[in-house]
Amino acid sequence: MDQPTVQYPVKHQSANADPPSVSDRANVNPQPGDWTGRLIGEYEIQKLIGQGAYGQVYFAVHRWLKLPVAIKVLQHVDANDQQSLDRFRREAQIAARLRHPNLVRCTDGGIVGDKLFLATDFVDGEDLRTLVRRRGPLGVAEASEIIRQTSVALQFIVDNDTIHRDIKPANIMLDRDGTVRVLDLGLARCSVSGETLTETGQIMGTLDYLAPEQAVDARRVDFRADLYSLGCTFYYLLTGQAPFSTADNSTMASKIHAHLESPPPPIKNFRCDVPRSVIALIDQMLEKSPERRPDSFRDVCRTLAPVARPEGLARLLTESGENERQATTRAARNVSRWTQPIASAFKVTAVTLLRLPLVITGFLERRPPQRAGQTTSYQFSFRWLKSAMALGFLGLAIWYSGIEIVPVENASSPLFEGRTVEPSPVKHSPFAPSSTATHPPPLDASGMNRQPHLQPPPHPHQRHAPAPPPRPGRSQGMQYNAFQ
Ligand SMILES: Nc1ncnc2c1ncn2[C@@H]1O[C@H](COP(=O)(O)OP(=O)(O)OP(=O)(O)O)[C@@H](O)[C@H]1O
Repeated sequence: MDQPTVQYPVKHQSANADPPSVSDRANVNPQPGDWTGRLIGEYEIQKLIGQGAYGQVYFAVHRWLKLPVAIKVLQHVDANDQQSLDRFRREAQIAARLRHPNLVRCTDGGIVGDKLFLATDFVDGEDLRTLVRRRGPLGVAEASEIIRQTSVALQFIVDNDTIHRDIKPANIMLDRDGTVRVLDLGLARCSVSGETLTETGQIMGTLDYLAPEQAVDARRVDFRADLYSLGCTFYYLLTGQAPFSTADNSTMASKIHAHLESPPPPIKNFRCDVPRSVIALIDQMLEKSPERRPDSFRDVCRTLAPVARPEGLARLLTESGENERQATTRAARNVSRWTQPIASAFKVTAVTLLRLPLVITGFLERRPPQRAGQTTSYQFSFRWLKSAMALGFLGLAIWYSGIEIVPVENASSPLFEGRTVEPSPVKHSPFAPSSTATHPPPLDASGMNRQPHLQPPPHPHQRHAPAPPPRPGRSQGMQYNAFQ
């Protein structure tokens, strides 16, 4: 492991695995020292997919096993410095030991030239920073589910006497299954006390999510610092910005001061569809004093259980906010194409019908005057006719507006200027075929576990239908069971 790895150009005749598909959109600019096309250990480096404070992240493929991995080359950790090396080893060992479906597993590590590298499972998906930048703020149900799943992972970390210390949107990924995966476990401690965090620009991203006590002394924090960072992340998912990322907090000092002293701008300033329980939870997670934050990540899960909905998560990756908006506008336009002529015909008919009684009434009024108080049968019946036609016109107008206005109104909700339209929640029918992939089983009251999938009552025509297969990858080993 300590021997420098021999590097030579890689031929790309093989192992062109499908990913990175979603990550392609990140469009990361290659930096000097780009490893693309070279070999690190047994890994063929194919594409730069991320650039963080610690270094560069590449999509790579193990050249014998053809397994896709993410390789992170730690630019700022010197492999010749024994202290850094020891710390790196310790932290990599922790990251490799902890296995959980909501954590990105570290599978390998070593030295390349004078740099250290780590290999982790490649997550075919998108990190939350990229997701929100692309789509805009998320729906409450989806954001809550993301935070709930992250809390399950963080509770697992706590139960294993570890702290993450760098929870932020860029370190949480959503994969194509709708599973949330936490990145960079162990790296935070590796670098928080190191010189990398003093570099301006790089620290800013992290500072947005840094707990006040962590800003004061990073070595004396416990899991409640992660709770605070997760609160900031939740805030970001719902509003599109970190709590203290306004222009007045543009310097490091002002940002740290804001974390220490200022209340975050209320979420109500951004949107008014967030339930009070969620706002109260975020406020509690963002408490300045660790003692006033929730007691555990379990508490976060419990509070979010009634709000969190996993159904729409995977869709967040495939339906970009922009496309969704365009699709909605297109849908509105398509509806218009068909309904426009019909609507115009309705309008003409309605106007004619409305005017007709007036014309007839006018005609009747020109007839010989009646004695005072006397109503002709003509006038009486035409008054009724007029009311009936007005009502009919009103009905037509409502029907017409129901067809045409609804999609357009969704496309440009005044609530979120420039944000995306949330797909309406999936409606469950008790007789719908049970598919765990699209309808994950409901959460138990703790919000930590999914209940065993409840079978819906058999449909009269499906009485002997076979049971659905178990969801793949969900029961791999004892230690996962408590967190599924
Ligand atoms: N295992 C992985 N699978 C897929 N993409 C990954 C993986 N690890 C990292 N990435 C991508 O690379 C990006 C950069 O990751 P990285 O954690 O190095 O940087 P960062 O989080 O932006 O900054 P920092 O290094 O300060 O934490 C991530 O946000 C993610 O998009």
